[in-house]
Amino acid sequence: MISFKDVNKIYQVGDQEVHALSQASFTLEKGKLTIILGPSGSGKSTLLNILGGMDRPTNGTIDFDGEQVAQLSDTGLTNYRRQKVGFVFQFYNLIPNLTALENVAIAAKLNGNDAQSESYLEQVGLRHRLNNFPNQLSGGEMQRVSIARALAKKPQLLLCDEPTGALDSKTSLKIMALLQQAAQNPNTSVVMVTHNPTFEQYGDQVIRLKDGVIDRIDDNHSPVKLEGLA
Ligand SMILES: Nc1ncnc2c1ncn2[C@@H]1O[C@H](COP(=O)(O)OP(=O)(O)OP(=O)(O)O)[C@@H](O)[C@H]1O
Repeated sequence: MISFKDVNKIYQVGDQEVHALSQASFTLEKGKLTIILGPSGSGKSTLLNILGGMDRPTNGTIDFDGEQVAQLSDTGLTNYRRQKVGFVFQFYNLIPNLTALENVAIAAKLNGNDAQSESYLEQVGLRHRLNNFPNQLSGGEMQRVSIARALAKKPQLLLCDEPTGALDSKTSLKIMALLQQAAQNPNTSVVMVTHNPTFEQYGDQVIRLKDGVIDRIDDNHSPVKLEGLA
């Protein structure tokens, strides 16, 4: 379980303070999908960067299964990022001169389980694309590779930053289905950041951000399940 308590992020721009995140408190549970929803500039990236250990809060506490993430040294934070967090980005960030399989194997190697790279691609429906390079894949397929790459780290936290932002609506739903599938793993919390409110129905929890403040947190007891669509 990951708990944020009264987390603030203040950027100093010249003599101005920008309160990118104010008093953020919430919990992410394993085996659940959380949608973080908010318009441009509401603090989504700031929150994601802190969750992923790419940035530190100005103050507040972050408890990750008992580990105090905000107190970690630089090395501690690097290890946290490497060992616990998988990332999925809007524009996939695949290495262009490596095949789908090699892109996944590189990440899997970090955790010493590169023997399973093929099975991660199989999980995302790309058994037939192992030896294709990114430029031979569609946008949806590239996003599948990037999800396989993130899952290959066996992350306890899977962070997805606008993962459907560059995809058409039909492909987006398939990616959404894969994220729901990933959240069935009882060891993984899945977080999807989006500005698109149509996705809120698919999450177990919805956190709404507005001007750096959590406006509302809703538990969705019967999210729409996209099973079979992935
Ligand atoms: N490094 C920084 N220095 C100064 N201000 C920043 C910095 N990063 C973000 N901000 C400011 O913090 C606020 C929140 O930004 P953030 O990027 O987290 O929003 P967002 O919801 O992710 O927006 P978008 O959807 O456009 O990416 C904005 O006012 C932004 O200008």
